[in-house]
Amino acid sequence: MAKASSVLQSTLLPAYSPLYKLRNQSFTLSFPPLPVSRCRPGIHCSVSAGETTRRSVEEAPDISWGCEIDSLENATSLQNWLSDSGLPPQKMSIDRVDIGERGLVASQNLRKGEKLLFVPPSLVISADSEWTNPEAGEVMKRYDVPDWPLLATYLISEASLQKNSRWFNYISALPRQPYSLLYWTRTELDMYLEASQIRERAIERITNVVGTYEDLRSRIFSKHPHLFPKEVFNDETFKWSFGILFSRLVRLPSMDGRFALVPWADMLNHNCEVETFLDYDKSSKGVVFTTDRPYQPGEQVFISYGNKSNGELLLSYGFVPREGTNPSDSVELALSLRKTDECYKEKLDALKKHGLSTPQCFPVRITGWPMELMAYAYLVVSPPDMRNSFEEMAKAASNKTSTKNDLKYPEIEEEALQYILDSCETSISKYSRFLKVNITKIVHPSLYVGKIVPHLVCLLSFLIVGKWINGFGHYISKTVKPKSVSETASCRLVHKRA
Ligand SMILES: C[S@@+](CC[C@H](N)C(=O)[O-])C[C@H]1O[C@@H](n2cnc3c(N)ncnc32)[C@H](O)[C@@H]1O
Repeated sequence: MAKASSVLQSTLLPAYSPLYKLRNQSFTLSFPPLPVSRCRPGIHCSVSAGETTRRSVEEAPDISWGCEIDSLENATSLQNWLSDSGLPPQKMSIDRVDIGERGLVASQNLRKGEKLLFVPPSLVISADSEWTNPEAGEVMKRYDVPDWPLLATYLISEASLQKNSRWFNYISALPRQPYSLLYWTRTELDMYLEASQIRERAIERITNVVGTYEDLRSRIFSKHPHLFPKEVFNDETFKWSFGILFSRLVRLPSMDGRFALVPWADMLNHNCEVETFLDYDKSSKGVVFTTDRPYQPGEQVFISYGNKSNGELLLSYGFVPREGTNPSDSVELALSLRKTDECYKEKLDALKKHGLSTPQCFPVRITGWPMELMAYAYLVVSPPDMRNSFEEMAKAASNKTSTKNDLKYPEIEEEALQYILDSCETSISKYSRFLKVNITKIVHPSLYVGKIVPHLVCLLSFLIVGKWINGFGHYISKTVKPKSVSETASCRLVHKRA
């Protein structure tokens, strides 16, 4: 297995870009987000508000495969089928767990550095897997459909064939509704992700999934309706299959970077402190991971889905780690030149020269911020008599200088820190609804008015941003996810009863 640092790519979040060109077709799947009012009738636009959501619930057939994730339904059959199909005896079993609802738990003592799993390639689903309906597979290959949409279609095709598919036991144990932002309505996204950059990315992702389905439908499915009937291949089933891919697909560096669904391995949940990743092990000819700590019988075993921020985890996996447990948590903080600055033009020119602009986003982690951000802040607050340093500051802000760690302007340091603090507050103030109470507690003026000691400002900024990310994440995972899912479920129930 490759070293952890070199297999970050194998984590459970492959970059899905729907802007693909089918080699023989030369078309792109770039769909700008549709505002609610422009959603065309007849096309289910998942990002639209209440009415559309209701329509989709009424029109879309329920997914008739998979299981409820909070039960162990179908897990035993999955385990039995996997052992009958060549999975060697395991030192873990599927169980109910505190983190992730269902997961793999050690059934005996596990040492640090032990290789586990050994899922053979015959039990791995990839773009090369055989289709139970070979005719459908041939059509998809003829159109040269890229891996992600191909796998999404494959999954639906196999799922719809129920017991006739060799993957029946695997698919039966998949969640009927994966936790995913794909299932959030536009209203929920607007309300709960009001000021988060994740909102835009979620809308873009939902739009791309809808667009990908629409494209496959118009170019392939509509021409072969006997192979891809609308009752089976529709926006609802694609939402499901993309939800499964986003939350379970892995990239295996030692298998030429192949994307794969790895039954059994995909029952492992994520822990931000764990540093071990899935990969193909050439010597044992199976997908493995190496424990980075010992486990006792009954303990849940984790892998890492990558060093991702809470927002990224929410976007792909529909969960947010417990408050304060993710050292990789970060947000993008936007900094801007002041329009009233008499040196605005000079500063902008200096920024442009180094490929930067205004506003410019920088990542802020709960553990600190990059020197580039500080350099940008220096530039913003520097007075006209420091114009000789503009160039140096802009260069340092662009990460193009080797001396940026020594960049220090003591005479404007306090002002720069205050500016960063103000920018944090501006960002936070966009969360008008949920965090007011917390924010007021943290940035209460009496804490810093009068004496602005730089390190206090610094600390406050970290606190604010940390609280912002974590407080929000906690809110989302505790409130939104269950609510969102149960609301959809109850909508369906009401519909069924009606
Ligand atoms: C690869 S699957 C892991 C197995 C999954 N728990 C199951 O029962 O099918 C990824 C999904 O597990 C859940 N999950 C994984 N790690 C988690 C964590 N640290 N906290 C909460 N949920 C987690 C999320 O629902 C995520 O979409």
